[in-house]
Amino acid sequence: MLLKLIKQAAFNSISRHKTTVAMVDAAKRLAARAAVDEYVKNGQKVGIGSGSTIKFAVERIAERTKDESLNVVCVPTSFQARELILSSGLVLESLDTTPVLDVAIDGADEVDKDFVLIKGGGGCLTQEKIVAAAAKKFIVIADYRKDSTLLGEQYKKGIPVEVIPMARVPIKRKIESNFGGKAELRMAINKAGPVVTDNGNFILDWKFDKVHKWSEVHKEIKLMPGVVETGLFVDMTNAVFFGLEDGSVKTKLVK
Ligand SMILES: O=C[C@H](O)[C@H](O)[C@H](O)COP(=O)(O)O
Repeated sequence: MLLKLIKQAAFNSISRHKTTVAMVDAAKRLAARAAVDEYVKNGQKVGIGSGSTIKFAVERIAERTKDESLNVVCVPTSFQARELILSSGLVLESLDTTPVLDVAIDGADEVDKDFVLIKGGGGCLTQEKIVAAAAKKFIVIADYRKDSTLLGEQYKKGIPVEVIPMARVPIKRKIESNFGGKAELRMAINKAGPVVTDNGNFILDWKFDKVHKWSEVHKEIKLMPGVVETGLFVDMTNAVFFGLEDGSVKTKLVK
């Protein structure tokens, strides 16, 4: 009897998890499709972000390429994005050939009420920021779990900071002594040692313990020798599309 109850509880918990994953994926897909339909136009140069949500945007661009003969070129923000562009049959370019983009679309780990983003949960923050800065419009796509009033409300993994490997200890100490919290070296899964970014660097995940003035914190951290980039995206976003649990999309436009 006890064994039966335990098995039932385990089964219920697995099905709940599967339902949540399906709902979150549905929300990501909705947001991605709405953003592509509104912002990607024929003949454009498009920056392609990284992560799990962007897959749905690329899927929609590929669909429109077939259905409407949409003709766009894509610039990736990571190895993952590059592979995604190629495997979807889209045209791959780089910032060398295409330094000015019409639009860049990307996911986010969290978005606050002032459109400050945390990015880099997948370690791609530096190339993502370079591509976003090269775009005339930067559009964010996310599911309902990313919509926060303040950073840290829902995303608990901290702010990623990409650092040159030999500088990681001094930078960690400076971040912790200047701003509090803990800056932890991101460790790899299925590989011994730290995560190594597409640029050959390490990531410190700074778990902050209070809300800061993010533009100031970003500037100060960025000035520390050995810091390549922070995952704080301040004053970069033009619009955010959130896919909601009820199947609708909430769009927030920056005025
Ligand atoms: O480094 C990763 C990127 O910043 C992603 O855009 C971010 O982590 C959001 O990823 P996802 O779409 O998987 O939630």
